[in-house]
Amino acid sequence: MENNETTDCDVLMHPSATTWAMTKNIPRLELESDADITMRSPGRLRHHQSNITENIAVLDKEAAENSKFTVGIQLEKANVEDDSKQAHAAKKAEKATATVSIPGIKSPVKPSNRIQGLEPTAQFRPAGSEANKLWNDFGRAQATTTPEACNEPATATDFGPLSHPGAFPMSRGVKTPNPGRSPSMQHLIRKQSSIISQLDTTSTSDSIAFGVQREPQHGKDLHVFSQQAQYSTVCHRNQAIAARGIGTKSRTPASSYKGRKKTKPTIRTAVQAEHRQTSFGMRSSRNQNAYFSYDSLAVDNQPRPLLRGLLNQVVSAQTRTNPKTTSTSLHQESHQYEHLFNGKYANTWGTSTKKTLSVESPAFTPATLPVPGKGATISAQAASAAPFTPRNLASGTATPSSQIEAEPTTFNPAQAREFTPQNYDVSQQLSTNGAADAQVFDPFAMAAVAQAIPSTPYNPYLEENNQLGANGAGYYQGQASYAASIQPLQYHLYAPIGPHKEDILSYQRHAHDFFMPEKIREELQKKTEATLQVMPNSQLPDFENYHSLVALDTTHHRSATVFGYPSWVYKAQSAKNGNFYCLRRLEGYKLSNENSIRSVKEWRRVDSGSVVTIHDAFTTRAFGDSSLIFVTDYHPLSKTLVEHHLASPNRFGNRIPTTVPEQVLWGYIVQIASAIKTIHEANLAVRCMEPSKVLITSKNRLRLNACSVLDVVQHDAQRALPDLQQEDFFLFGRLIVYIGTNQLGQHLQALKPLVEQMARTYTKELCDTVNWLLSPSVKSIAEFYTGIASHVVDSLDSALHAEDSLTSSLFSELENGRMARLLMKLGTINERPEYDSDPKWADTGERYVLKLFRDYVFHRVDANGHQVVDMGHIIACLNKLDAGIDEKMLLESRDGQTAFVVTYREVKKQVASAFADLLKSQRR
Ligand SMILES: Nc1ncnc2c1ncn2[C@@H]1O[C@H](COP(=O)(O)OP(=O)(O)OP(=O)(O)O)[C@@H](O)[C@H]1O
Repeated sequence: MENNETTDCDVLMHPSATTWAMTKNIPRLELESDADITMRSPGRLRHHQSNITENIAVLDKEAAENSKFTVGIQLEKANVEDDSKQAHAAKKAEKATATVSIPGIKSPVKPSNRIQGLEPTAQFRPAGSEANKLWNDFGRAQATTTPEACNEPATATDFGPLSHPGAFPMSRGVKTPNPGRSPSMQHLIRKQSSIISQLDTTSTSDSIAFGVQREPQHGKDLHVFSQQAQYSTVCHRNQAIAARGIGTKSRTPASSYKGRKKTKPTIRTAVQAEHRQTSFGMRSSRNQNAYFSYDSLAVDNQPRPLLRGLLNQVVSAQTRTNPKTTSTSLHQESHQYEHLFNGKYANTWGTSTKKTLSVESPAFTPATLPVPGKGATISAQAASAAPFTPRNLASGTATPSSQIEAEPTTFNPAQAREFTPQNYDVSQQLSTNGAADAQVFDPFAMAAVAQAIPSTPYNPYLEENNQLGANGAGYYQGQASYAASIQPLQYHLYAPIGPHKEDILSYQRHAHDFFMPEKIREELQKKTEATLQVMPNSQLPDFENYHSLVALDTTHHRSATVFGYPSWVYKAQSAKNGNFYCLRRLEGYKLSNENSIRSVKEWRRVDSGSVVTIHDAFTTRAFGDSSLIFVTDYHPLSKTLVEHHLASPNRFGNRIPTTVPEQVLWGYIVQIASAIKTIHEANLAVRCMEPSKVLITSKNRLRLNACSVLDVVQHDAQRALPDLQQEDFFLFGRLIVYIGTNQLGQHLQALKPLVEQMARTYTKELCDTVNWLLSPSVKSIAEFYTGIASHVVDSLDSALHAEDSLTSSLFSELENGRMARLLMKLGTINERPEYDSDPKWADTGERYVLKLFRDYVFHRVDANGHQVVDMGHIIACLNKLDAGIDEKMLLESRDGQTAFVVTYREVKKQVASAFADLLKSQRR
């Protein structure tokens, strides 16, 4: 015993397989003979992975002679996607742990890298440990298989995809026994060890894998059949082994093996003796065929290849010591190890793996690195392999196995190994879809400012990633390398969120999926147009900071009924900030008290979605009189309630009373109540709630207008605020009556018949609400809200729906924004007549590719030379370009003389570079 500590290793690999291992990214660990080894296999862990390509044990005779043996396993972790699955798989693996002690094998000479994400699969034990004692007991144990092992259901996905193309599919309809679970399978495996040992000692091929040799003629597989058992094993060039049993009938005639190597009869003998009607291995879920790989040749929960490899090594080591041993005697000798599979462990593995673990045994840690002299059999690649460094250990000591086994069943995410994608550049760790994984992008994070500027993680959403990324490499010539994301943004970044009204197939898209709804577009465009509208020969003056006045009044009717002064409304633009405002002018108002106009200040603080915001009030003589001007928000194309509900004329100019739906009316009520609540809470009163002073700014969207006007013009009246607030309720009730009945009445008496009229159209609840508002009792807005609570909730719900659909529309515009940016860039580059006194700039170098790309996207022609106008193609191309995906396209010049095959990624790089050149020359 050389060491008393326990170490972990995942893989034991012979040097002769190093090259293979390196290509497969398999860590290596070499062992010397004469050491005790206790091995733990990941067991069923690999069954939970979908892409296990190899699982192989390699045995080399030469290595055995040099007192070394190797066993290799590759377990690809990359497909265990998320932590929970990893943890789940690791937990299963723990359960599947088996312990085997093999005498005569030394401690590892050079530990190497662990497979990331896997639990330790091997632990080294001192000679004479409890494991050895168990080992010796095996011979006396009987072969049994536990019910659990047999009954555990196996699904098709238990076995990964076909490990190699050379594996034979099992004929359809042949039932495949659950590999490693049935007693017959255990039996097979027991005997398989014999085959292996014999092959190992008789074959001289380098491609021996578990003693099965590559077929020389076909350079592919070696099919080994017994005449009776019809058993075949296959060793593919990648050394994965598949085997199948197809019952008593062989599909491959034995004659096809004429002239094969001498190893065949030996195998045949072994197989003939032991294996009948047995099949095992890997099952394909897709075509019902069964594929068998050697790695599944195991009892359930067993360290299959490792165990077999070690077992064979022991056998071959013994063969070495007695060169005269015949294959038959080897076969017999091998049986002494069969108790490994059918003895005590076989029993306990099926029931409780914990029992069999020799965790209490003292363990050793490999203390020495491989002696250079001993590395004669180690290839250069193996020798230069990175040393094994346990990832989770703070100290340099190896992980004691007991630590891992102590809590095998509890789920502890912290124990789950970090998944590191093997093929990625670790300097750019990205998770799916480009989101930063290990380092979350946070532009405000200043943690590392004290140190040297850290390399900025790639932010896929940043337009100019090179500029500050990579320590400002973008600023220095020669370092501005294009840092595209390893996992590019998905070109189909259209991820429209609901609400979706129609059920269409996933690949189907409406044109309006890519753009905002026509209705909204039209409305917004009209509003923009209205906002920008000017009157060419306007006589309206410019005053204060306002200019470009446009009258908004629809009639020339001078009405002083509401405010006591004729009022005019204009749209104007501010010279201060360029914004548009609405100016309400009270004609002929003479300011007698400065304080009156100050009350507007308080109105500025009123912030409600249902009140037109007031900004300022002042007097002016610009109109040739003394006018009072109120500056409020401008809501283009808004209408007053009178214009909307009470004055809608038919085509003959006659007004047709239209009944406002009750739901709409409730919506108005809730909005006005909300405005009143805000105003009353600001210690103000609405005072003016005429239908002509309530604006509808968009569909069913109300805003109280001209609220502050009466506070100014009737300032001298000095009415108490509570009175005014109580009056607001009456005005509110009256407003509802006007809208509900489509009539305007001026007096309280005139209201009564209107309310009765309402009762014929609307529900009692609405009429009661109106009556309550009109009643003389003292009210509060909170009380009112309590009464209409259910309608408030309804109103909120419809507001949320409206918001959802607007947000959804916004999404499509977001994507259009991406394309617009790209088009702008392409537009500045393509066909540019000159750049830096170089008239050919746009047609040379990388710009030429962009020119061809432009033709590819926009100027397509069909086979007959007719133009093809395909918006979908344009959108797809631009989005792919924006994402910089690896898809290739063929760009051809117009004369057909030049053709490029480029990826979108390259074109994106060229766009970025050409545009950067443009900006650079502009700065100069
Ligand atoms: N803040 C505003 N933003 C946009 N348009 C407004 C704004 N305020 C009023 N208007 C519009 O100006 C026009 C005139 O409004 P006003 O309040 O004078 O109504 P009116 O029907 O003329 O009432 P009155 O007969 O009492 O003058 C209306 O069409 C109204 O839609």
